Amino acid sequence: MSDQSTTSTRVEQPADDVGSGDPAVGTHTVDAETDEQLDESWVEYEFEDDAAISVSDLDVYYGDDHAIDDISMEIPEKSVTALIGPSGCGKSTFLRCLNRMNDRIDSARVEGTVEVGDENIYEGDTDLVQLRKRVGMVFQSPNPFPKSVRDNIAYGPRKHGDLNTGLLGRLLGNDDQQREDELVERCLRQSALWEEVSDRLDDNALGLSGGQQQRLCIARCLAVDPDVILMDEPASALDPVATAKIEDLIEELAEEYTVVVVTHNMQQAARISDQTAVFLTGGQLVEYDQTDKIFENPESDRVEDYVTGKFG
Ligand SMILES: Nc1ncnc2c1ncn2[C@@H]1O[C@H](COP(=O)(O)OP(=O)(O)OP(=O)(O)O)[C@@H](O)[C@H]1O
Repeated sequence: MSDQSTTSTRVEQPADDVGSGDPAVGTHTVDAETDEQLDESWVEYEFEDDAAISVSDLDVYYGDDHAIDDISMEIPEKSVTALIGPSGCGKSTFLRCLNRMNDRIDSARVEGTVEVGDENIYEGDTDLVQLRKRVGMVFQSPNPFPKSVRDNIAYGPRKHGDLNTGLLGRLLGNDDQQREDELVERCLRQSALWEEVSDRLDDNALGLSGGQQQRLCIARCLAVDPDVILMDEPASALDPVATAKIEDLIEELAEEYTVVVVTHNMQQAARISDQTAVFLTGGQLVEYDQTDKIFENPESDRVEDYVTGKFG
């Protein structure tokens, strides 16, 4: 975990102010067992670190189904934020809102504000290609391209016109080959894969093990120089050894990048994250605080029941 400076302050405020989205304040957490109590009290979670992402009054609907219910939260930069909660509570939906991947789902409708840096990404003129460069994503199942290890990493920078190598480079005289070599090595080192694949750069990525493929997907994500990396259960398809490598990697990445990770594995959230957001049924954010607090002394009885395995 990175060294985070945060303060939690218990406050009582009128219901109308819940999740009002003051970006300086962070989000609410609640200890409520009923909607009435939920409206009456919450914990402000203030970050001294700058927010990489500020979410205000976010709702998501799939047709008539309300999947995310009025969530406001700040995600501090260069740290690991874990999203946990039972199946179907909206974790992946929320994650996909952070780089507008829900746009790809016809029935999805998103309301509210998501600021990445200073930009509200739900305003009309957002360039989605640039956004997904800044906010990369790693999925549950490793999904490398059926291309060489090298091409997996160079693909994004080539596509964005940052590298003239490969076919285009050959036509132009291969000017950027050395830069590409350096990029490939840097990204593979950053994703703790270099030692294992440095002599296999031209082999098809589909020949790597599942854990290696997932680290390659992380390397591919790093190649376009993101600020934020979203991970949706990145280790759930992997064995314990590969999982441990991914966990170590996530903690290292948080020294340079903002990482938001959905996980079903509460021990994993406790091990790797700086702050944890607990979603419960109905797409509500029930509590959001420093990870130690969530696992050792949560405000909400429902969260305590969940993290101690009494339900979910
Ligand atoms: N593409 C979709 N179309 C319609 N409804 C969807 C879609 N994706 C998710 N939902 C619904 O939205 C709700 C939240 O789903 P989501 O996958 O975000 O939850 P989750 O907490 O990530 O679940 P899990 O842990 O099982 O992956 C669920 O009721 C789900 O059925």
